[in-house]
Amino acid sequence: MEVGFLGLGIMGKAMSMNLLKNGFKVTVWNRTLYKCDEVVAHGASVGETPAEVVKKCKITIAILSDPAAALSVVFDKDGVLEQICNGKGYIDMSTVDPQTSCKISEAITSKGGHFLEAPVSGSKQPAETGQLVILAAGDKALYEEAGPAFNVLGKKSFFLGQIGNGAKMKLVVNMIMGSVMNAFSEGLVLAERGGLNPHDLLDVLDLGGIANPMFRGKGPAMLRDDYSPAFPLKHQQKDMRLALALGDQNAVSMPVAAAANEAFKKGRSMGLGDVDFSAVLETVKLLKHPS
Ligand SMILES: NC(=O)C1=CN([C@@H]2O[C@H](COP(=O)(O)OP(=O)(O)OC[C@H]3O[C@@H](n4cnc5c(N)ncnc54)[C@H](OP(=O)(O)O)[C@@H]3O)[C@@H](O)[C@H]2O)C=CC1
Ligand SMILES: O=CCCC(=O)O
Repeated sequence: MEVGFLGLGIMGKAMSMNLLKNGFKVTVWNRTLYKCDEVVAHGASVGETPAEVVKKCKITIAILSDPAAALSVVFDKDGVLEQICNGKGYIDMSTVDPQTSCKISEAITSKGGHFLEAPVSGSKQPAETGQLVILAAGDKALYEEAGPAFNVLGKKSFFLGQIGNGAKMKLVVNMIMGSVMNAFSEGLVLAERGGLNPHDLLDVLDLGGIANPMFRGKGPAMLRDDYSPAFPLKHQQKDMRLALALGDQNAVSMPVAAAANEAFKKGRSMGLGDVDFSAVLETVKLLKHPS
């Protein structure tokens, strides 16, 4: 199957390489062209514009930073809409809000194209190893047609029904994750300032009822101040903001998520937007130890 791929950031690069490794023909496009070099060295072709990729491929996948980027790649000059037509499918795997997804869906289907939203749970390493969790909604036929690609990209795919449900599920999951990361950061600082060895805390947590892969995977790196980006903090803050908007629309009070969002905003103001979201730990460290 020939697949188009738009957006070669942390996720898009890993996912397109994975498709190539598994025998798919892939045509890629990225706004900053040089980022295509490595996937081209592994056998991908390059399209000069999103429209050119869509023209060439029956199915095109995108994974872009945020709602503005997802909309721009579809609606702007040389965008997806210029070439989408009957028989072609477009799958947006970016994390966006349901409204953005609906807008894209309406535009694609009004041209006769098929649309699926399919945001993913899992980060850089699961993207590299095909262990993502795919949260799809929209066109069921396209979901089935994309099955072979989803089987390479993910360990499990969910079809969640109408457009917007994939976006909502993803935002709920990331809202929980961002809130937990804040509590974890406060715990690490509290343990250390309280005179405990924070490595002991990691061991204790890992043996109890709240053990999880995030504490296990990121905890040791956080204790070394290593925030090499897997999931950039600016994207986690975007997801908290979009999840809070969803809470607003549904009259759900979320004081914990609102506080976590403030901490991620603080992280951005400290210049930590491009490093891993675990760097929210630095916003807790900022609060001075009482003398
Ligand atoms: N990293 C992670 O762990 C995960 C991320 N996600 C979600 O996946 C999406 C991508 O994340 P990630 O790969 O980490 O992000 P990156 O910041 O690494 O990559 C963002 C991509 O979007 C492109 N882009 C940004 N703005 C525009 C624009 N205006 N027009 C066209 N292209 C644009 C960038 O192009 P350029 O290279 O030119 O800047 C790049 O290809 C986000 O929605 C994120 O929330 C979901 C699950 C996990
Ligand atoms: O959206 C990013 C999710 C990151 C993760 O699931 O570890």
